[in-house]
Amino acid sequence: MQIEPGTPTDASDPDLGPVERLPLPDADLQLFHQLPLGASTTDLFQALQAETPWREESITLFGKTYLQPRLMAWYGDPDAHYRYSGKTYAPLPWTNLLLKLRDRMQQLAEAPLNSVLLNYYRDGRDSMGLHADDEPELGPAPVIASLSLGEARKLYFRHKRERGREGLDVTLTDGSVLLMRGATQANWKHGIRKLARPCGPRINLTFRQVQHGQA
Ligand SMILES: O=C(O)CCC(=O)C(=O)O
Ligand SMILES: [Fe+2]
Repeated sequence: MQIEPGTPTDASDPDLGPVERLPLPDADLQLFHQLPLGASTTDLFQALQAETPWREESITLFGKTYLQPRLMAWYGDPDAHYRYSGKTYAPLPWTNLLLKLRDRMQQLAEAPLNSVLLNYYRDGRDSMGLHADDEPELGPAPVIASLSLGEARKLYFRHKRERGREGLDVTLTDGSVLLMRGATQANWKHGIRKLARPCGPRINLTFRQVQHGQA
């Protein structure tokens, strides 16, 4: 199934803009197509692109180490350590801009969010492999608010165990927020494919709640 920008929406509230519940079974996905953020998406993109100390991280798969095909940064409360691919990352301290965005995402999710992973996809060659955000420190039903800025890219969902299940492709446009909750991470993996065609840069921010004393 494909969800394209401009799909008719369930409801529209001026504080939230058009919002849609996505038809993926055994998941809880809400897409805010153009969430009002109190600043233009162009300004937000440019500030984050310029101010973030972007890093190329490596990942070890079957004993071989590769560079991740994108740039990353991790921010959060001082105790929000995060384990990813066998490594523990200490968070950078919140910037004023990221704190403002965090507060907006908390309000939207009606849940605490003490950290954020930033991913910078420089062009269509950058991508994210299929994964679930199901690390123990995110708890049994992680709440993740994913804000996209810049070039639209497709996020694709595939079932974790049942190969025959129909998946979902959802286009994440500039200024959209995808709320993933409930059993989403328990049942589904997601990723961003490489593109063959030229494509501009994109920044994605996934706000999360890392449980204390777990990492
Ligand atoms: O770039 C995206 O939309 C996906 C990001 C993501 O899945 C993650 O940070 O875990
Ligand atoms: Fe993810």
